[in-house]
Formats: sequence, C-alpha cells, structure tokens
Amino acid sequence: MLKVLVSDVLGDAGIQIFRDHAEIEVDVKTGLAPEELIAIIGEYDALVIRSATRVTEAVLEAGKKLKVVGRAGIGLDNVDIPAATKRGVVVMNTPTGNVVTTAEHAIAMMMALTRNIPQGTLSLKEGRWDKKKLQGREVFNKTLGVVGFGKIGSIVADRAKGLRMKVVIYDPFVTPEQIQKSGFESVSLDELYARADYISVHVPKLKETTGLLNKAAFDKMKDGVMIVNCARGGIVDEDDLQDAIQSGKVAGAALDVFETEPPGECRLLEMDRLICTPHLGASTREAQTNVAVAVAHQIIDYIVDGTVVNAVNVPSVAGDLLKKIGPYMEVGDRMGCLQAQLASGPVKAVIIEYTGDFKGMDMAPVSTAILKGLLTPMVKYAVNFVNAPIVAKEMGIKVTESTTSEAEDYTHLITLRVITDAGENLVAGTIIGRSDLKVVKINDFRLELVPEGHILLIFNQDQPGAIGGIGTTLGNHDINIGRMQVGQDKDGEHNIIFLQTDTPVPAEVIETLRTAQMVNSVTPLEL
Ligand SMILES: NC(=O)c1ccc[n+]([C@@H]2O[C@H](COP(=O)([O-])OP(=O)(O)OC[C@H]3O[C@@H](n4cnc5c(N)ncnc54)[C@H](O)[C@@H]3O)[C@@H](O)[C@H]2O)c1
Ligand SMILES: O=C(O)[C@H](O)COP(=O)(O)O
Repeated sequence: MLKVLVSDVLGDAGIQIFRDHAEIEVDVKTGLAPEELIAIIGEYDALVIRSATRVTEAVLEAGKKLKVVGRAGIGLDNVDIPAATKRGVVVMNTPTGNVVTTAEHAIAMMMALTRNIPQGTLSLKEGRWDKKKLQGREVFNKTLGVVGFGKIGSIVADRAKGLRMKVVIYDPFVTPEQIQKSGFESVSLDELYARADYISVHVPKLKETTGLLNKAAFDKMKDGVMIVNCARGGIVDEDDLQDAIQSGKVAGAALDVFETEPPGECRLLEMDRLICTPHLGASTREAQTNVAVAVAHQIIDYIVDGTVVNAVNVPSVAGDLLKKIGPYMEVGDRMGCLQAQLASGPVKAVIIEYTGDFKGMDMAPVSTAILKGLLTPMVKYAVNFVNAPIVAKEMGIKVTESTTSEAEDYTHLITLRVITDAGENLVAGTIIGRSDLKVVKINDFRLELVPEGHILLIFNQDQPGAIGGIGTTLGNHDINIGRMQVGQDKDGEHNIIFLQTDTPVPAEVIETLRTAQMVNSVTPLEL
C-alpha cells in the first residue's frame, strides 16, 4: 500500500478519491506541530498540504519514503522547494482550481472596504447607527491598478471591467500587446501608482516582490488610494502600510494575508481603516472541491503511474506528450542503467543524441530518464526524475544533448555515449511499433535486445561449440534461457551474446562461465 498523509484541511471529495483507491491508504492529521510531523512523516509516500503545514528541510529529511508533496492550492512559500528537489521529492500544486474564488474575494474586499461593510456590521452589532461616519464611495469610473496580470490578476481586471472601473495593469513579464489584447492598459509601476484609486496586488511572493508596496511606493500613490492584498503577506509592507493609513495617504486597506499567519496582536489590525479576513481567498466550497480533487488525482497519477502533472520542480509529462515520449523515457532509463553496468570508473561525460523524427517533442524528460537510469546504480540515495540532473551536476558529469532530423536505419534513434577514464561505451536504443523497447547497438555490435530482466552479457570467440557450451552450463544449473541475442563484431572473430534468464544467475555459475573455453568475459546485468 502507498501511504498518503493529509496534514491540512482538505475537501472531502479529495479524501474520498484517496479512500476509493485500492493501492492507497490515507491518514488525515491536521494541526500537527512541526516535531509531530517530523516524527510520523517517515511512514508516508505522499504529503498533501495547504498553506498551514511548513515543509521544511527537516521534514523532508525525515520523510525517507516521501515521493511527493501536493499543495491543494497555489502558493508554495511554505515548502522548501530546493531541499525537496535535492531529495528527489516532486512538489506540485493545483494552479487553477481556486483562481476565480480568489479573484472574487479581492473584488469583495475592495467593495467591502469602499462601502465600510465590516465597520457597519460591527457598529450595528455594538448598538450604534454610524450612518454618517461610514459614508463610502463609488467604484464606478475609478481606476483600479492591478499589479500582476497572471491567473488571478487577469480575472480581477475582468470583473472590475464589469463594475465599469478603468483598469491599468503592471506586469513586467506580460507583453503590453497581450494586456491590450485583453482590453486593458499596460502601464509602468510608477504610472500605476500615480493613476490608481485602488491597487490590488496579485504577484507571487518573491525576493523582488517582498515589500513591493512600501513607503517609497505609497509616496508615489494618489492621496486616498485604497490597497487590496489577497496574494501573500509581506508583498505590502505592514509597518509602512500602517504609517500610510495613519497619515491619511492611504484611505484604507483590505488584507487577506499577513507577514505572519495568524498575525497575533498587531497595531495594524486595530486600525479602523483596515479590514481583513483570515486567509480566506481560496475558501469557497467550489474552490476547495476543485483543488482537493485535483491534488488527489495528481498525487495518485504520480505515485501509482509515475505521471507528473503541475510539478514545480520537474517538467510535467502528461497526457499526449507522455503517450508519445513515455516509451522513449523508458528505453532511455534502461539504456542509462545498461551503461552504468558497462562503465568502469567514475563517469566524466554523457553525450545524448536524438536522431530522426523527434520534431515537436520536448526530449528533456527523456534525457532526465537516461540520467536517472545511469546514476541510480552509482549513488547510495534515490535518484529520480526530479533530482537526476542535479545529481549529475553534483558528480561533475558533463551532459551534452543534440538532436538531428537525419534518420539512418531507424526513424527514431537515441544514442547514448558514456565516457569514463577507461574509455567510451555507446548504447543506442529505439522503439519498435508503439512501445516495444529495443537496444539496437552496443559499441560495435548491432543487435535487437529487449532491455529487461536478468541478462548475461558475454563476449566470446566466434567458434563452433562456444554458444552450446554456455547453454549446457546454464542448463546444468537449472537456469532457463528466455531469450538469446547474438551479435558479431566487424571482423567476425568475436560474438556478443545476450542471454535473458528467467532467474538471476548465481555468482558461482558466472564464475564457471568465465573460465569456460572461448569465453572472454561475462557481465551480469539487471535491467
Ligand atoms: N489569498 C489566497 O487565498 C490566495 C489564493 C490563491 C493564490 N494566492 C496568491 O495570489 C498570487 C497570484 O496567484 P496567481 O495564480 O495569479 O499567480 P500567477 O503566477 O498566475 O500570476 C502572477 C503574475 O505576477 C507577475 N509578476 C511576477 N513578478 C512580478 C513583479 N515583480 N511585478 C509585477 N508582476 C509580477 C507574473 O508575471 C504573473 O503574471 C500568488 O501570490 C498566490 O500565492 C492567494
Ligand atoms: O495559495 C493559495 O492557494 C491560497 O493562498 C490558499 O491557501 P489555503 O489553501 O491555505 O487557503
């Protein structure tokens, strides 16, 4: 059974998907202290989180079986992604399930701020009728400045258009043409500050965006501007915001997110002109069902089938692409594994050539699969599709890839050269039909080897009786030969023999074969 731990509140529909899966056992344990999580994480293959669980290096270190961290939602600032990558743990999120809900929350916050809805509610509940004090304003014809025109920012802009607001956008990573095509005006950040009556931030929290809205930024804004932050705490500097509200520069702010969550006691929260929600941006039934269902499917796809979707630290290989390149990933993995067993001494360089009709195919996952296959027998820890390129780099292995469309004998051919101090080995592989894996060349020998199972690679002299003698030795030890492939070198003097056996060949039988007449060498391979 594969074990999944859900450590934050997850929609029932997602938990049910895990429960309904025959190969999955799911535990829901929310509100764990960091040391409690560290104490139990070693049992689990997958961890499902939202924004509360902190997936630190210590958690990842303790998660010896952990293969994947799945975020039911978007933000991953609570996950140490580099540490996960190094340990080969896939980190994935569900990037679309809560974007409408969060955009609606930003609009709701803007409207509530503008019309003093929280203050009105509170004053009535406290027995006051603050009608005069709580006069608001219209958003009609006002300018909304949207910082970050991604999935959520673009929906906010669209909804604001429906409120008949003017919308200006700042996003340095989206072309002005794209913004204009969506019906909005692209402006510089300074122009946005100068023109906006409302500013709503929808950027990820990065080094560059932390404190983006700070004193210097507030100074450039219109007097009486209103600020909305439903992205991440700290994008708006809380101390500077408090000063700006205090001075009247900022007429009010709506925060769904905080530098520290929960924020505890802080002066900002005591301000009348500050309205807030406890990170409720994504908290609707619809969004929570969307993200819970998505994360459950994604995790199952990965831990059961190896399909990677929406990972942030490994290329996604899904759907159509996986159908196309999946067999090449598999043959690449086996070729790498074969090379590892042929190599003597540390690997210095790996050269991968894709020859033939690979047009329109992103071969990066295949190269990663090759490295995974090659490095797995060489290192003590788990190498997988996530960390293989990093492990290669750390081992000082130079990896070169090239693609050429000029096919020779095969429509698609992958050639893998591995260079060590002892020399170079070449292995070439392809797919026959839809998915038959074949190794078609090893150094100078042409063959059609199915790269799987227990294999004996034997070099011998091409003389009568040599192959028969090998068969007799194996037969005497009750070892059945499933398949045999014989290749001949260019001068016809030597053979390469691949014997696929139903069971592994014991060491003493290999020794017997090595001393047999006409046998030059015997290498057992496991593919
Ligand atoms: N409050 C919530 O519950 C909640 C829910 C979902 C997402 N979020 C947060 O909302 C934010 C936006 O999410 P999204 O899904 O729209 O992300 P996204 O990746 O789709 O969009 C982010 C946009 O920000 C832009 N950007 C990056 N750096 C920028 C910069 N320095 N200046 C201006 N633009 C910049 C990017 O180009 C991108 O277009 C994230 O911080 C996410 O964590 C919060
Ligand atoms: O990044 C997100 O998806 C939101 O911030 C939602 O966070 P939550 O799942 O903890 O509500």
